Amino acid sequence: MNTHETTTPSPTRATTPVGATVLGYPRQGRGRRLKKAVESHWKGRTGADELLATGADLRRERWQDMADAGLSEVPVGDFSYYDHVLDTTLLLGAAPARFDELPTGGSPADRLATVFALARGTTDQPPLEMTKWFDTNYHYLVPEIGPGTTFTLHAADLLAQVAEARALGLDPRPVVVGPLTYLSLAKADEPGSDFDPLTLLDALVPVYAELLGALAAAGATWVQLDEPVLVLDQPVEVLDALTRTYTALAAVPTRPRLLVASYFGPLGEAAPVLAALPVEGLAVDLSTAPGADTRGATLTALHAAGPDLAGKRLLAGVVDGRSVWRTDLQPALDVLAGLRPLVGSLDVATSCSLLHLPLDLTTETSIDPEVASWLAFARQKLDEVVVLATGAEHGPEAVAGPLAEVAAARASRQASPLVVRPAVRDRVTAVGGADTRRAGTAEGRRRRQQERLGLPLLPTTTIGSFPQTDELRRARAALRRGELDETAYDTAMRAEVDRVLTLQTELGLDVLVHGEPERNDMVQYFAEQLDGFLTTEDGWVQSYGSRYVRPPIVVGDVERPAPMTVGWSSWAQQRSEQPVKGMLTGPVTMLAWSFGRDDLPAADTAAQVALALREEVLDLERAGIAVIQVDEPALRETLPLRRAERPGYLAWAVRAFALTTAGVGEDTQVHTHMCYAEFGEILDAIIAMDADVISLEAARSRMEVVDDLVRADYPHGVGPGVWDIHSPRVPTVEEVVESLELALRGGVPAERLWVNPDCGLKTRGYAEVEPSLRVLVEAAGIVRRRLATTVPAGV
Ligand SMILES: CN1c2c(nc(N)[nH]c2=O)NC[C@@H]1CNc1ccc(C(=O)N[C@@H](CCC(=O)N[C@@H](CCC(=O)N[C@@H](CCC(=O)O)C(=O)O)C(=O)O)C(=O)O)cc1
Ligand SMILES: N[C@@H](CCS)C(=O)O
Ligand SMILES: [Zn+2]
Repeated sequence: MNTHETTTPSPTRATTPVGATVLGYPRQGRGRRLKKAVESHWKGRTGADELLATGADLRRERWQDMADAGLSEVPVGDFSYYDHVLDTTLLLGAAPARFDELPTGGSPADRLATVFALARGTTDQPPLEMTKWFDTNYHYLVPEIGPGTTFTLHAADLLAQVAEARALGLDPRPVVVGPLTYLSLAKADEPGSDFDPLTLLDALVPVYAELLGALAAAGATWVQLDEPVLVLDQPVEVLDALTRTYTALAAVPTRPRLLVASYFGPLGEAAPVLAALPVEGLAVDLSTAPGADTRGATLTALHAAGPDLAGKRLLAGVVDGRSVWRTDLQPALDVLAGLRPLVGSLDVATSCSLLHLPLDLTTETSIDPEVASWLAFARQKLDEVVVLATGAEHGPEAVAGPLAEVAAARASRQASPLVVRPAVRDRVTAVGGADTRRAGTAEGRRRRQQERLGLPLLPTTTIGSFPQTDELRRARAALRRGELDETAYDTAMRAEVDRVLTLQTELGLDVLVHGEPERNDMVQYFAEQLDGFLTTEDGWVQSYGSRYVRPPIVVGDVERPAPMTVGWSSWAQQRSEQPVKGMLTGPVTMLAWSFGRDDLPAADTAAQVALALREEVLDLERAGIAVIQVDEPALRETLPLRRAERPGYLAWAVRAFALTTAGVGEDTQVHTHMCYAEFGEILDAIIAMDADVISLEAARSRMEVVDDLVRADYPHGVGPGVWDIHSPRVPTVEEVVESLELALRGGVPAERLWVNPDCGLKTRGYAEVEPSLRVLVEAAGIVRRRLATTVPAGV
């Protein structure tokens, strides 16, 4: 029983109002309308005004969803054409000086062009760096801040959206990234500088103060300042800075009421500081996780805050904004009943923005109705917060219907044969230490593999995918609609593999890939073939900019009914004299980019997926594939936000990778790939994964990762990305040569340096891919020739 249920009710209990709200909502609209409008604009097919009109329409539609569900106060400003952190950079007039010539004033169309220039780069300027948003699969554009950065308010677009919502009769609650979070997520504008953007906090606060005045004048009664950095481990100086900042903002004479929103985890040491801020409202994450008491710690802190909370508005995030599972209503009602006496007003809320969920379950036509009854997407979560608010305000009798429905759904799930597969559980239990230990030493394996593969110094390769052309996607869509049969589809994909192999041979690449044309997505493709995963037709979630994914849902225990990639890989290998890499998505990434179970710890699902993939790896090896890449881009991304939880996570994540790959012989070369920077903290884990070669993102962060690897004595091959594939820009030969020489000078031995892009090429077009790969091959040749004159032969 939850101890907080026993709290003595205060005299205000019966009258404390209970509302319902969400911290944010998906942007894309039904049928991913935003993506299509943005990409059409980029292709020059539609003008800015048309895109702006679509944006306005989409904002109306999302507010309408909220109004239909019974919400009257709506978030405003969480909509974005590309990324809300980028929008905040422009709101604060903090675009890097290298973009100074771009307009921040002018017309909305001018400002839209500025947004896209910063996001995608221009012919002379690279774009802002992109990185993951906390531990989600959403990516934001990193603010670049330096000692010379000045802040000025540019709130026209936000104010216009406030007016839009008011014109619809809604109560707008502007949502803005808070000053502490904004600067904490920024990086120094000079590479290598140790400037800490947070030192500019006091210079930034007056701009937020001005913004508050402008929002009040525009009729906003509340403003939500998002401070998710509060759920990270924070030193006392940062918590002091929080108090200083919000004390200053609270002193603004005419302003909306301030709601400080924390999310993505329990508050820990920030809880009493947040509760004591002189603001009118707080939002806290009260979601739960299997095998961890994430809710309890925050509840205890809220109860301990006592008088600090009295009179405040509390948004209690009992509806998990990142989980697709239907909320268990009764425990949530119990929590709400315990909180109600503590506060001035209570809102049932989502734990975070619903940006990370698919929009609407009702558009799914092929999910079994029984399974659908277990699930809730963003639109359904709106109903959940409203039901819970009714139950919290009027008692469980008032929501007897939904309570009974949820209880029935939970019972059906517990009894379903889809959920627990005893044979899978037995296989996981039988795993022993030897199953996760690779034979041989790093150096011994390198020699055996080199004898088998005969590669030149600085071998060139790519990360796996080649452009997913409209033609390929159209063919897959036609297959889905039944307009193309399996044989014709297969023939089209094989022709594409042939084209990609021929191109790579012509370009002179050393280790080839088949190009992944048959894959809709690197996670979904495998999820569609594994038992235990459920995939959606329309469950799109924004990953970055105009790119979306459909995260699969882990419904039950996972197993592999049949080989998944062996046919494609062995066919491609037969078509080439050169090694063609087998290409799999690793267990941690499969899990990180899916919606996990709420009834089994992630470590257990990871072990199940690893066993399924191990069978695939061994089948590939038996089919003669000499190089097998197991991508783990999400391994860094899912690192727990709190330091104390990291060792436990890294232990099961590394074990899952090792379980997947360690069964192969010494002369089979295992590659892994991670396309994010900031590896410092997980270097030991990367070493422990014991892959023979790792390719990493490095281009936008100017090869910083190389220093980390060298310092850690990384014993394996390394391919630091020398071409930033997130931008359409073609690198120059000089740049790539310089990057490679930087890696060599940094201490990567020449015989262990690989030449590759940052990530797969699926999002790029051939217009950029061909010249860029040509540049890579040419640059590798130049550096090889230079090495030949300085390195003794036979190394
Ligand atoms: C490496 N990354 C990935 C992440 N997460 C993943 N799950 N997968 C990843 O690859 N996280 C971190 C990064 C993020 N990067 C990307 C990069 C690219 C995309 C992307 O291109 N997404 C595509 C959708 C891909 C897909 O599922 N394609 C399907 C469906 C195609 C489609 O749109 N069909 C249309 C109809 C088309 C027609 O009729 O002609 C439709 O269904 O409406 C396929 O190829 O079959 C995107 O479009 O955004 C994402 C993350
Ligand atoms: N093999 C995948 C990895 C992306 S992270 C690709 O090339 O797209
Ligand atoms: Zn990648």
